[in-house]
Amino acid sequence: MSALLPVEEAQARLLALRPPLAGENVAFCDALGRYLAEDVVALRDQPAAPLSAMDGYAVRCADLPGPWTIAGESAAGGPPAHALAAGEAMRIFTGAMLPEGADTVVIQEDVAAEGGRLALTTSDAIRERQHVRARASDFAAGERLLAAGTRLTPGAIAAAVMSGASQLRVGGRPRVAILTTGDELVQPGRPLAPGQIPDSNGVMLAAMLAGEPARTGLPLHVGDARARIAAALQDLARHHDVIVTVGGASVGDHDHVQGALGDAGGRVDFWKVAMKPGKPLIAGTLGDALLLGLPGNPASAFVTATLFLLPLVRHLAGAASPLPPVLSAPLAKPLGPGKTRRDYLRARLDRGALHLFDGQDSGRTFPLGGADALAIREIGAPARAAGEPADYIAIA
Ligand SMILES: Nc1nc2c(c(=O)[nH]1)N[C@H]1C(S)=C(S)[C@@H](COP(=O)(O)OP(=O)(O)OC[C@H]3O[C@@H](n4cnc5c(N)ncnc54)[C@H](O)[C@@H]3O)O[C@H]1N2
Ligand code: MOO
Repeated sequence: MSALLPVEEAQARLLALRPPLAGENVAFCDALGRYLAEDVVALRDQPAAPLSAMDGYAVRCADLPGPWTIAGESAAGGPPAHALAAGEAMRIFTGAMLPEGADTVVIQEDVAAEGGRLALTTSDAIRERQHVRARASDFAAGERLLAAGTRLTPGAIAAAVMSGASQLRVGGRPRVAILTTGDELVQPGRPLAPGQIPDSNGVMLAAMLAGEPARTGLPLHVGDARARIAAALQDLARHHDVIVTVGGASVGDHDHVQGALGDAGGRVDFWKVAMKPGKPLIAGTLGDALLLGLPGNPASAFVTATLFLLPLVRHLAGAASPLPPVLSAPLAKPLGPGKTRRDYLRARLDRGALHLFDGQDSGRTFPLGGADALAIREIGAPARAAGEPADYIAIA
């Protein structure tokens, strides 16, 4: 039996097989979930001039406590018509530019305006520069707002728009083919004959990839015939960056993915990882395409897709940190000692504590339906009591 690779080593080897795809320019509205291919550096100061943060009156602090003569108004959208002279207050609105000479905004709730005169009605202290957003107080031209490799969230897109950029340079979207294998599989929703099961993994993988910057085709299926699998791999390799197969990764007489990869002219880079579930994971190359062969058991396919497929897609799409972050939470119940493979245990977080599902058989799909975390138990880890912390990966 070939040696089992530690998870981190296998992840590093997989990502090292290909560099990220070439970048492209996209409009802001198409940038969600993409990874920046270059830093976003501010092209402008924000705000570009001192602005009011409230609706009220712009005054000179030196003129406090008033009263003032009301002199015009400043609304958002353009500069005020004139500067503020001593003893004057200018009506001003949120987001509007302060007139030259003004340094403080008094909110309208704290003043009374009558016949062109303005008087203070509050006894609260008015601070110099209150309710004023200073020039470049958000960011200054030349400042790096977002680093290359950052995932573009709605907030990151907002920051990029405000930077003054007109579009974004992002990493490419890998083309991913999903190929399920197995004579027992039937399209979801179709009637089942004895010995058949619905193909749940294909749809599950498509759903996992739906939130990623990838171009994923509909799941394809071939039976357990080695020649058919080899032909399908050869065909898919011509126009995909990643082929992910499910099933047929192990040692049985009907497990043909490795053999078919060789027949198709490809090469296995590694097979078998020290993890449970997911041991018989295959990684290899076929022409310009990468092949990731996931084990067929539903939990094994899910866990290996979380730890290998999604990071691979993110890496190709330009992610600086493609691996899922490891978090920590207390265990709700005691956990026995670790064994010879690292466990990824389907779990649910409830009020901050990790509840592990009782049935951890990798053939079960039921726990996948309720899991929002994969609790990690290291090889040889000592038994732990309830309340002790455990590492986990968030999966929902
Ligand atoms: N003698 C040994 N047998 C097995 C070993 C081993 O080391 N020695 N490893 C076991 C481990 S660990 C795993 S994991 C499985 C992986 O097997 P395969 O990748 O070859 O997967 P299959 O045999 O094709 O299927 C396993 C299981 O999953 C069901 N399946 C497959 N595809 C789908 C799908 N698309 N949707 C839903 N369910 C699917 C399939 O019907 C089987 O029940 O091997 C162990 N055996
Ligand atoms: O490694 Mo397998 O995925 O446990 O059942």
